[in-house]
Amino acid sequence: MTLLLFGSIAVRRLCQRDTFYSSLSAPGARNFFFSSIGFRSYFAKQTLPMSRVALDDMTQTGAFIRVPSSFRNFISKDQSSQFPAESGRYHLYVSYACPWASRCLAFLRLKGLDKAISYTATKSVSERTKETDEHLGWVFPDSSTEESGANPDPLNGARSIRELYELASPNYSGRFTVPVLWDKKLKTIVNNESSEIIRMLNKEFDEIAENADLDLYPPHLQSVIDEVNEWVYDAINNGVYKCGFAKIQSAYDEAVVKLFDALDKCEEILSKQRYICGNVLTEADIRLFVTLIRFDEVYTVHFKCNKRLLREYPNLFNYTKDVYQIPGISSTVNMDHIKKHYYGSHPGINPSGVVPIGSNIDYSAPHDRDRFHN
Ligand SMILES: N[C@@H](CCC(=O)N[C@@H](CS)C(=O)NCC(=O)O)C(=O)O
Repeated sequence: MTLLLFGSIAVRRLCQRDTFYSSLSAPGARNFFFSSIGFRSYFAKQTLPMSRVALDDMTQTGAFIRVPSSFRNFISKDQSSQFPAESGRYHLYVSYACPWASRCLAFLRLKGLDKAISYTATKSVSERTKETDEHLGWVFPDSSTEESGANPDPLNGARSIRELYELASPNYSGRFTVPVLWDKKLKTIVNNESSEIIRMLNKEFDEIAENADLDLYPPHLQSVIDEVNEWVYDAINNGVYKCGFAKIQSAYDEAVVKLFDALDKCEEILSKQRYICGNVLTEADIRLFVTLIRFDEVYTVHFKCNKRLLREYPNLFNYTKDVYQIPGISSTVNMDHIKKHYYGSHPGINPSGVVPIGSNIDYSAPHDRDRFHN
């Protein structure tokens, strides 16, 4: 009896750990765990060196810390450089669910680089990337009909984003994140950091970009953009993750207060001007937009960012519609992938994987931002 009691407490403790839960992706796997064989295999999993999902990147204090990206090469307009800007040479691997990848897609569209740089989107929900370990990550479908918007890897026939990292660097031990900017010629990853990829797309391809004149990081606004990016990244883009992935109350409390203070600050700024750095669209707007568009549908519910809904902020809400309606942007927002991914790929937060019904906001509805003159 005592043994049984001890056993059940131990099992419950283990179940509270996200690293454990995230390894049990298929519903059947969770039941399997409760068999004795499953119990033994749980201990075997603990020797796996890599953490499995971003949710595992925790400090001792239960606060979420994002791990830096590792491929940091630059494509340059200088044709004698290692990675010169060329039409048809580079490929972008993305997930529509991912805000960081979506900002790269937005730049691709805004700059008119669709013909010069091809792209592929993965399936929305994380899956096992290998038979031999428990890693869960981005995978490609077997055919284009498996999930609308997702396509098989046309270049390397890879099954997962992980396979691309391993092709580029066989001893790679970091995270297998999207976006990935791939060089078809050298068969390697150029860069996997979205804040740098968007800078390359903004200027380095101007010889071939259809909208070469559009500069989303113009010299006269660079210091303002950098300053806005810094607090928007910390409190909003990454802030929602800090709320959602917090494992202790104080880490959540700190992140959620910072998040809503920053949203209040945006609301105030946007009551006086059309965009976040003035009356012209800049990189800072795209970076802010990718989080706002996911806010009411996902972050409010899934990441516990529910102090206020985005649609309760008149300026922020109309601003989100305004950016969404810029030609090209709506095609980078796939709400089906977004919802399926978040609610279905974080079993530590949403073990059932059930996707909530709302809020189905129509971002193509009229907005009031024309009241500001460009
Ligand atoms: N700093 C990176 C972050 C990219 C990132 O965290 N992507 C997430 C998806 S939203 C990812 O691929 N996560 C998979 C993992 O961590 O295993 C960037 O901005 O490009």
